[in-house]
Amino acid sequence: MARIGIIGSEGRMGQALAQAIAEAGHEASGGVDQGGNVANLAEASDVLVDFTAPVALEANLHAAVGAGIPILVGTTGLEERHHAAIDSAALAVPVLQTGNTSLGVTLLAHLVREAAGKLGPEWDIEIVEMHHRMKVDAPSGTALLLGEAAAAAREVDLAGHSERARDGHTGSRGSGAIGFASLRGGTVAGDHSVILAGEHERITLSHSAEDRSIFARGAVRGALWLIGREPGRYTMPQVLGL
Ligand SMILES: NC(=O)C1=CN([C@@H]2O[C@H](COP(=O)(O)OP(=O)(O)OC[C@H]3O[C@@H](n4cnc5c(N)ncnc54)[C@H](OP(=O)(O)O)[C@@H]3O)[C@@H](O)[C@H]2O)C=CC1
Ligand SMILES: O=C(O)C1=N[C@H](C(=O)O)C[C@H](O)C1
Repeated sequence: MARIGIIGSEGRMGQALAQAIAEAGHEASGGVDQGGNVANLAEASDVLVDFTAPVALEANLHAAVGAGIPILVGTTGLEERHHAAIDSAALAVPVLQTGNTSLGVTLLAHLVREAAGKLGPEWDIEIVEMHHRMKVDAPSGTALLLGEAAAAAREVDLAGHSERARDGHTGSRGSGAIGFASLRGGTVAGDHSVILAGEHERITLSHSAEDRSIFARGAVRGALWLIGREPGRYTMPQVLGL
């Protein structure tokens, strides 16, 4: 039985995770929220799972490295400096960072990569996401993950090929751009569509999360997979063998 420490335990994902840990027959070694002692939690855990906010990342990575245990980072809204901190922590402990822990989205990213690679840059790519009214970051981590999959297939840098906001007289679409649109409302757990628009035809690849338990189950699977691994940065496709 593994001891899984929950960072962000009172949040929507923290609560879903506690339930998934119990359902999988493992133990939640405890939980912290803002102001809690994550170093103590790490000492009592075999692995940490972080569903909080970017501002918490540094302390969470530090706690994992201090205790010599793996950490799964599910928090989204990360910037370059956060990824640099993850790379640095991954020299010391196993780290899995992903914008989406679900099986379905991990497979969707694989399909997007295939489609974007086969169709070529004359097909325009637009990524549309919808989430509940409480979500604070946009585009979603999943939308960015899907954008990265498309950019990788095209062998381009996503940051240099993104169109993330359109308003007013925008001019025509940039050639080879990957566009993002974010909708917010209600209690939507997470909907993502990747539209590949060509001349007189269109392909749409979609995933709908009906409940956040899918993220929680994926996070438990990822966290268990990390225990006993060598230090390094790991991905959900590796966990799921895709
Ligand atoms: N990768 C994935 O598959 C998924 C990722 N997410 C991401 O997970 C994150 C959390 O989502 P969600 O649970 O809906 O958000 P909530 O706002 O419901 O929960 C966030 C939790 O984090 C805690 N928290 C905030 N700051 C800190 C801190 N500095 N140290 C410790 N705890 C802190 C909050 O505690 P307090 O109330 O005390 O501030 C709260 O309990 C988001 O970034 C979201 O996008 C969500 C679903 C799936
Ligand atoms: O905040 C959420 O709720 C979610 N966040 C993740 C994201 O930003 O993609 C994953 C999921 O879509 C739910």
